[in-house]
Amino acid sequence: MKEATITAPSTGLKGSVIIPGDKSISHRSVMFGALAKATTEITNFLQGADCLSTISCFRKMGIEIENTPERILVHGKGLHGLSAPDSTLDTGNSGTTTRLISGILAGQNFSSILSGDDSLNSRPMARIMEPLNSMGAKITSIDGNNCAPLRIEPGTLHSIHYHSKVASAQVKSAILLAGLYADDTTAVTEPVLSRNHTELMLTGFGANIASETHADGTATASITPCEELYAQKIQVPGDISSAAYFIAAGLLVPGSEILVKNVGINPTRAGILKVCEAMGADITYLNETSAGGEPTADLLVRYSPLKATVVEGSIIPTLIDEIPVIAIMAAFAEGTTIIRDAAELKVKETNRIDTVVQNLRAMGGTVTPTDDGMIIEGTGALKGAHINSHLDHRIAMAFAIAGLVAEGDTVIGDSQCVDVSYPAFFKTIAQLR
Ligand SMILES: O=C(O)C1=C[C@@H](OP(=O)(O)O)[C@@H](O)[C@H](O)C1
Ligand SMILES: C=C(OP(=O)(O)O)C(=O)O
Repeated sequence: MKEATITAPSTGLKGSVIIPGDKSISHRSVMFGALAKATTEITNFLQGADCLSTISCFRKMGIEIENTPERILVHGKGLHGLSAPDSTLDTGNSGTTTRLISGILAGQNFSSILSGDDSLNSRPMARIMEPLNSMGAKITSIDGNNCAPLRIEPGTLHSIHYHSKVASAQVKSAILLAGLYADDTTAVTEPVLSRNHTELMLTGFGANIASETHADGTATASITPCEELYAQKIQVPGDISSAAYFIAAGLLVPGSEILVKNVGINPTRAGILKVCEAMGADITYLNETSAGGEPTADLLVRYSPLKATVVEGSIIPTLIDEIPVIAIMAAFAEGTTIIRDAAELKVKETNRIDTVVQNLRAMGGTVTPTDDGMIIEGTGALKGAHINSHLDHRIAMAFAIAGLVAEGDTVIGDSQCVDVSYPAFFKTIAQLR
C-alpha cells in the first residue's frame, strides 16, 4: 500500500494540465459500443481502474475490445450479441459499472453474477433492483442485504414509468438500458436532472430517447426500443471531476496560474464552476468547443481569495463527486460554507460526509457534519496530517490539494486508490511545481 507525501510549494503553481477522459462517458462508450453493430472507436478514453473494469466485463461477455494508447476499438455485436460469462463479472470499485451493466444484463437470455471490492459490495443496489425487477427483471442480492454480489437471471421485460426518489444518473441509466429490451416506452422521472450522458450518447448511437425538464424542476427521460444501435466515433472530453482538483489548486495556492485544458462543461456536470464563481474565483473560459457531442473549454485559473457560499438544491447532482474538494476550498474561504441536500455522499465509495469530516479535522479544520452535508468554517489555515483515504480516490485527491496549502507535510494513505479515476494525478501535481 502506497503513501504520497505532499508539501506546500514555495511559489505559485504554474503551467498547464491536460485533463484525462471523462469517467462517465468512457464507461458508456464501451457499454453502448458493445451493444452496437460494428466497431466503435473511442479516443481519450480514461485508462482508470473503473473503466478498465467495464472493459473486462464486456470482454467476458464475448466482446472483442482492442485497447491501445491511441484509441479503443469496441467490436460490438448488436443488442442481442452478448454471450454468457463463464465466471463472475468483477466490477471492482465501480458503482457506474455495476449499476449500468445490471440494466443491460436484465435484458439478456443468460444468467450472470456481478461482484466488486468491499466498498462496492457495501453500496446500495435496491435502488436499481427495485425498478428493474418491477420491469420483470430477476435480480437478487446473493447475501440478501440489497448489495452486490447480485445474481441476474433471464427475465421478460415490460415498460414502466419509474419515479425515482434520488437524482441518480446510475439509476436512470440502468432503467433506460433495460428499456432497450422492454416491450414499449420506458420512462424515468427524477427529482432533479442528473448527468445526462446516457441520454445524449444513446441518441448518438441511434436509440429513441426523449428528455424533458418540467416546470417544477423534475426531469423525465424515456426510451422506446429500437432494432439496433449504430457504432460511433467518440472523442471523450476531459473529466470535470478530475479538473476540479487542479481548479482548486490554482485558486488556493498563492501566486498560481494554471491552464486546465480540455474540460467537459456539460451543464449537468459543471456545478463546481458555478460554486467557484459564487466564491469569487478568477476563472477565464478559453477555446470553447465540443468533443463527443459535449461542450468543452480550457479554463485559466488564477489564485483568488475565496468567500464562503451555500451549496444546496438542484445544483447538488451536478457536483456531487466534487464536494470533497469543495470542502477544502471552503476551509480557506472567508466565512461559513454550508453544504446541504447531499445525503447521496453517504453511499459513495465511502461515506464522504464522514471521511471528509474526519480528515479535515485531522488537519485542524473546523467542520460539523449534518444529515445531508456539512458546515465548514473558513479558518484560512490547515496543518499537515496523515490522511486516511479509506481507499476512496476522491478523498485522496481532495486532501492532496489541501496538502498543497497546509503547513507541514501531508501524507495520503493508500494513495494508489487515485488509479480508480486519475492514474496520473500525483505525477501531474509534481509537474506544476
Ligand atoms: O452515472 C455516472 O456515471 C455517475 C453518476 C453519479 O452517481 P449516482 O448516479 O449514484 O449519483 C456519480 O457519483 C458517479 O461518479 C458517476
Ligand atoms: C461515486 C463515484 O463513482 P462510482 O459511483 O462509479 O463508483 C466517483 O467516481 O466519485
